[in-house]
Amino acid sequence: MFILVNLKAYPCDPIEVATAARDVAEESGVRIAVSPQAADISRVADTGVETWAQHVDPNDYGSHTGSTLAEAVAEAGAVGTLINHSEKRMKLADIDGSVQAAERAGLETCVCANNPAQIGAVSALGPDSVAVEPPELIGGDVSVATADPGIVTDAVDSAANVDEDVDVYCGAGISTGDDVVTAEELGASGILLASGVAKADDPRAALEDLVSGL
Ligand SMILES: O=C[C@H](O)COP(=O)(O)O
Repeated sequence: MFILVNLKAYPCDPIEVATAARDVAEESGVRIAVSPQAADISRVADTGVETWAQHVDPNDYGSHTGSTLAEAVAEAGAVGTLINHSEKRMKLADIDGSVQAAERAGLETCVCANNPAQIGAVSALGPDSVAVEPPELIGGDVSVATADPGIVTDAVDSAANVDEDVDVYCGAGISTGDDVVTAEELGASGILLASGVAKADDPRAALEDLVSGL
């Protein structure tokens, strides 16, 4: 299982989370990555943790003020990027452009989607992975894997029907090791989570719990 920790714009200490994630990954052997604010990518990557961007724009180099250039986040130390989060929604054509921009820059890609139908659509764009996240469960304390297990299994089927090489992750409300194990049993090969770590009093303990059943 891959555990991808999205720090969103939470007021946590990205270096505290990054060092904890690096250590827990080394101790457990579980792949864990941290996705900080773009401005924090460089110093998070310097900790040695696998670092992802939260977003890249579809554009190439050029006159694109305010854009997040895929090459720039890769140069800063990111090795992957989220695309089309529920909190950063994009048009399908722009998702396609961002996947291509990320691939051009050598970034691994995870395209988020709200439901299995959207998972099928974005899987056709050729990302490395997709993540299904029901928006109404994001930031809550009920895991998608227990609240709506069918959405995870349907997302796995939907992606496989389009491209069997696309990994399927799930997210929303995941905060415990039991949630991770349940998601794995439903066919997910990774977890996308945020508040369970970014808002935890002890991020290291939260991460240790997340990998405890793997
Ligand atoms: O990117 C992460 C997801 O939106 C899940 O967030 P959450 O773990 O706070 O529910």
